[in-house]
Amino acid sequence: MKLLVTGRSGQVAQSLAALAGTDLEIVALGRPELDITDRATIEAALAAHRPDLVVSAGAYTAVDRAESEEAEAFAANRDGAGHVAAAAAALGLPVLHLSTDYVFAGDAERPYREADPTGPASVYGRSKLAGEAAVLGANPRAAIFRTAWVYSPFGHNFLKTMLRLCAERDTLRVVADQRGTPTYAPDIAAALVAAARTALAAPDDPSWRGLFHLVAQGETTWAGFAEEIFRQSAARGGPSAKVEPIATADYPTPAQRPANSRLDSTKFQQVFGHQLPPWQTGVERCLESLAAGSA
Ligand SMILES: NC(=O)C1=CN([C@@H]2O[C@H](COP(=O)(O)OP(=O)(O)OC[C@H]3O[C@@H](n4cnc5c(N)ncnc54)[C@H](O)[C@@H]3O)[C@@H](O)[C@H]2O)C=CC1
Repeated sequence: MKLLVTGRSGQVAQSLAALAGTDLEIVALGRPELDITDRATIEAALAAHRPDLVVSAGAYTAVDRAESEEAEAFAANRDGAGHVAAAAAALGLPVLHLSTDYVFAGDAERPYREADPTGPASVYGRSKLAGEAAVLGANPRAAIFRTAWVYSPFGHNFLKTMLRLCAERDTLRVVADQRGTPTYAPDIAAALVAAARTALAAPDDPSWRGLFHLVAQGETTWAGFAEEIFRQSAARGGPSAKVEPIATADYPTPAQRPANSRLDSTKFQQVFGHQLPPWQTGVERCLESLAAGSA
């Protein structure tokens, strides 16, 4: 199976690349060779590499900066996502596209299900929601995976930020009134490979298409996530800090975040027969990977 992945240096793309093996070829491409805002570069890449399926993981992910760069966010997250899906469709290829919990308002009392009403409160969330529609409209063989709170040994993310800051301060103030599930990018990558195998085994079966939620098991807050990082880091003899829980209101950011970012992944498990591990397992594996210097 050969997968072409957009957004080469991203967390999910690098995690997919790390899974490459004898029966799994991964071609991860990024700018300038493949720019999702430039359809011709996508068509050229597909013609050159002839994949079986496209994973659309490239995106504008600077959530706060998007508030002042709306055009750029929509160019990548709506139009770029649509270009990737359409270019794949022109060759009859399925596309697996990544989306986000930020498509929801975050005021529900339970984890969100796929059919729940959306209501993004940020430019990033609106651009990603528009991207979902663009993908589904452009390619009849499309599945969209909404995930959340992604971290990995690669790139910038909350876990790496916590480890960096704890070297500078004894106590870190962390938001404790947003709930969600930290999701380890290599676990997303493994789930995407399982989904790709299902899609390619029965490309015309409608059950694998459409919207899916895909997060690790369990839930916590950002403060709870930080505490777990430091607990596990200290247990390994690594750096740690004390966490002071604060309210979102005490940490103003340009973009509004959902208070409830919890996603219900039951449908993914039912359709693809694959479940992500508990979120704490990902923390363990990420710390291990960082200690091994594999990032
Ligand atoms: N990081 C997170 O916490 C979450 C991410 N997601 C979604 O998951 C997907 C993957 O996320 P990550 O791997 O964490 O993102 P990332 O920010 O690590 O990677 C995105 C990649 O896309 C690339 N990119 C941006 N514009 C591009 C363009 N015009 N052409 C080609 N590549 C371009 C960037 O250079 C970057 O390498 C994205 O769709 C994101 O919206 C969803 C929920 C949470």
